[in-house]
Amino acid sequence: MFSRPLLYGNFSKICASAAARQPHQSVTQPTTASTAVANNNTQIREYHEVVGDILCPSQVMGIDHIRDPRLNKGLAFTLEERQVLGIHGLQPARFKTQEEQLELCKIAVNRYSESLNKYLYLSDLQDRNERLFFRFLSENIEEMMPIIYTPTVGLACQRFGLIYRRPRGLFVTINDRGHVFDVIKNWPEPDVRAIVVTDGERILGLGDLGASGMGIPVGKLALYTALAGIKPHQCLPILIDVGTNNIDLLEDPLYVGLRQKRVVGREYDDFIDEFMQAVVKRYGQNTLIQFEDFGNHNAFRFLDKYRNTYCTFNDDIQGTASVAVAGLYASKRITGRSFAEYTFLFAGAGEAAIGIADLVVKAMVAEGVSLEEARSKIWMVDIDGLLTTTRKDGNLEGHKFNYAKEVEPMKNLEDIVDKIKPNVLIGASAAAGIFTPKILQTMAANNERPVVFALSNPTSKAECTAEQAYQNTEGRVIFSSGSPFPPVTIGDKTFYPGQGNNAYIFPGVALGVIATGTHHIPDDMFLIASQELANYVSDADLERGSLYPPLSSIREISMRIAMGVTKCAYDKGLASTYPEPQDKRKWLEEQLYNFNYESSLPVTWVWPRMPYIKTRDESPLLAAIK
Ligand SMILES: O=C([O-])CC(=O)C(=O)O
Ligand SMILES: [Mg+2]
Repeated sequence: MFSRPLLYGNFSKICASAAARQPHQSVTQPTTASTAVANNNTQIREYHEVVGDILCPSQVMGIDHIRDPRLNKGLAFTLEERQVLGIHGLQPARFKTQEEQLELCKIAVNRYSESLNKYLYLSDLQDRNERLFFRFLSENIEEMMPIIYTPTVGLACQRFGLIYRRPRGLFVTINDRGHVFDVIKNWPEPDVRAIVVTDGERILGLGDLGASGMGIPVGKLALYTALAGIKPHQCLPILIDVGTNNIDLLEDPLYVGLRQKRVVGREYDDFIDEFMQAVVKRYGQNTLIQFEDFGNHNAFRFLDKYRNTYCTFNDDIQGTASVAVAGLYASKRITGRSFAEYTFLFAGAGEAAIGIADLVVKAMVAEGVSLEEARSKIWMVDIDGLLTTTRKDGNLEGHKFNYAKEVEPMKNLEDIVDKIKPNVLIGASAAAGIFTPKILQTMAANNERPVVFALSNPTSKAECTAEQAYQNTEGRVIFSSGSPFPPVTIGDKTFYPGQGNNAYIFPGVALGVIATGTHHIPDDMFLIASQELANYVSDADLERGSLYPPLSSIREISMRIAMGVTKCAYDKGLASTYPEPQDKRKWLEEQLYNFNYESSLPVTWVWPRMPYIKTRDESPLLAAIK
């Protein structure tokens, strides 16, 4: 596939203007650099930018170069670059290194006390200097992830109409039906390999936020780059706007989405079908489509419907499952039990709960337990109480039915915990505070080391806080949560609870999938991701009270997950990039985004000897100029 096309028609014109441009000697700062440009004037020269891995003659000169966030380097442009690009004088005289700019970012973001203001500062940074934004993010994950991602991104979605400034991502509305391909064609990047899409119906645990949900695909894809080094121009956030059933939003004068109730049923399904086909038509069959924060019912249906015909996964089902199972693997090192020796109770029977349960079952089966026995270990509670085969309100959907038990119906969670005596209690209910002190105390009474995960997001929806969990279990709990919590001190011991968030998983899985051109994503890849993550948990992490490694190691974890996924893709014959690389780490590393500035200076133009065909892996042209 051709990436950004070379503008052959304009080539001679650009050459002529390049030759005509005589970089002038700076009056303020004599440099050898500008002399070098003058000395090279005899060569046929061309001005290029390397945009992602794409080489193209630059037509972006002057102020437009500074205004393009992908090209802009702010005060880090050298004198030579300023002269050659025609931006000399458009900025103050000072030259800065990227490191100095990073220092400024830190000072600037810390001036704000409200997290939403920090979010806005970072969005502005992304809009004006993309490389600096991603380097800042990737080097300050622990502090910045809670801002551009959970929990602050939830607030940003709730205030979307208020804070909306510049477009980011693509909005496809139900009014575009029949023309979705044309809308996708408007996206300016020709080389998209990953899409995160939501219809905004279940944003985190905040419910239906309609078009305001765009913050989620934007935040998830920022992590694709910051945590896994996937190039930003290959990432496309999409919001599918079919209306909202959120009355407050429909009445909110600041709401920016379609002001109508959600389109459902056949019309909705056909629209999603059209969307999937349009993506493949524009970007190819291997384009990764990550479903995010769809309503429960649709999430499962679409996963079942598309998983074998598109390159797709559902992060809330499979990504969350993978991170939770990694935490469970790590917990076994403390409790000394196997999965089959655990009794699990899930509060919530939605995407996350079912996803985790299914993956735990897969893990148990891999350990030699029968499917029936594995499922018998897992109990689940939804809004109507324990999932039982005898429940009067009947009709349990297929996914829930697997975990229904032949017992009398029960409703109250405290009674259920009393009766079932779980070793592992997992909250994925979006019901804040339902793990009451009494429930936590019961868990502690029945278990030497109770395992409690409060996974609902954002923080305001967590089933209990870290502090409540430790305090009501005499500090014996093995705890993790979906959103970050500060450390907790009980007596003379301080606990640093880990964040069981799918951000540990999806960037690495996406990198492996994109690099290998995988057609479909089997559950095995998520189990591999769980194991890679769990293997990275050190004894010191467990000792600190964390089932997960520090967020600062997430880039290394993403690489390991990507290597595992890559191996799986070749082993299962799912990859489409051949030949299979022998040194998978090196091969993956060669494809990563460069967080450091690259030269904006012209490179000697070498007319390609081979046909100008760029493979997905490497541009021969780029290799030639590197
Ligand atoms: O976004 C997050 O923090 C995790 C997630 O997918 C969700 O809660 O829906
Ligand atoms: Mg989600």
